[in-house]
Amino acid sequence: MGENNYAKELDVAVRVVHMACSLCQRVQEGLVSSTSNDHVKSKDDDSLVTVADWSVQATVSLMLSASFSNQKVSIVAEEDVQTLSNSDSVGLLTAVVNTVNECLAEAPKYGLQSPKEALGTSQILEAISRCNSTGGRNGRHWVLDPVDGTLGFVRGDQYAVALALIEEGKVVIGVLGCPNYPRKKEWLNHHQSYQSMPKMSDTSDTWEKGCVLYAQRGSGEAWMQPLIHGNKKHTWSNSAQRVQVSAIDDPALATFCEPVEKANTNHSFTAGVAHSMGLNKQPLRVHSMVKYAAIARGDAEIFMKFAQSGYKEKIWDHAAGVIIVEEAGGVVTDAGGHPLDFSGVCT
Ligand SMILES: Nc1ncnc2c1ncn2[C@@H]1O[C@H](COP(=O)(O)OS(=O)(=O)O)[C@@H](OP(=O)(O)O)[C@H]1O
Ligand SMILES: [Mg+2]
Ligand SMILES: [Mg+2]
Ligand SMILES: [Mg+2]
Repeated sequence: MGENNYAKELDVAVRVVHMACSLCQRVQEGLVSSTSNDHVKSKDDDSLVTVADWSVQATVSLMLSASFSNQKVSIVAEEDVQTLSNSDSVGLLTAVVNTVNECLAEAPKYGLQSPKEALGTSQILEAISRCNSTGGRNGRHWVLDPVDGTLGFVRGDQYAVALALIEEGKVVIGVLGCPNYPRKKEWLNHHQSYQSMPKMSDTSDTWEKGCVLYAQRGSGEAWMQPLIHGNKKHTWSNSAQRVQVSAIDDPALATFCEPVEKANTNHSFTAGVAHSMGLNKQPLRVHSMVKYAAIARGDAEIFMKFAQSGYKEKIWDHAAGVIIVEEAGGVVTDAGGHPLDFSGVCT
């Protein structure tokens, strides 16, 4: 990853996101094949949260604290422990504790250290709750969306793990894990379970799905690695390839991405914008920040999201994707054409 100011941060973040992707894959396989939905809960805003969201948040929090123990690690992340601490959530909490310990035990496979012994419930709850930083324009803050596109995740569809680092209000590194990103971009539009897709064989060096993208501010480069699939024989190796945005500049040949759910954007408005720009391909509707990955890889040309008025976008839903797209050669703005602002205080 070369000599730079954030070399260690980027290296650790990429490894941790690989671990998180493996965790998510295991939980998603369990969810999709299970008939009960004990491991999925609704939050106050009716959005979903699962064992994977809390487990990834705990794992990332623990691994960042262990890797940067000489610094005070500030993390802004989506989940809190409220639901998990309810008396009727004992089964859920046990599942989180087991999932986190199982994932931490795999750290050496990714070149990181496991804790000496399995962690207890209170340590894991503490790791989740200390990700309650409010960010802001001063200092260094990690920004985490443990599972972005939780709806896609529970549907067996696309989701992402998104980790970024903000320094003095600017995103300086971004890492995006996309465990179900298919080898063929056409499969992004395939609405069946990605669990039923062909898997990479142990000996093959071609891969069918799953990647981690990453970039560092100012490098002018964005990179993609295949996921390290769950086999003991595989060890960490840097097999990154560079990604760049599409070279297509003819609107008639361009594809735009947007959220799947009507509640998260305005599909008729984007259809109008697309028409007025001369776009005539069907939109690519995909859950999560995988849309940013699709743009960075050049699999689609445009991403539009217009949330309902009153909805406040969260920095963790964009930080990692924005820097990866920008370093891959793309441009990201708000509806007014201004760069997104990551320096606000999260309330
Ligand atoms: N009302 C509303 N409007 C806009 N955005 C919202 C809204 N509600 C939620 N969210 C956030 O959207 C994140 C998912 O965005 P997606 O683009 O993946 O949406 S979709 O699933 O494809 O419809 C989703 O991220 P996760 O919670 O991490 O899944 C939310 O943070
Ligand atoms: Mg999100
Ligand atoms: Mg999320
Ligand atoms: Mg959520």
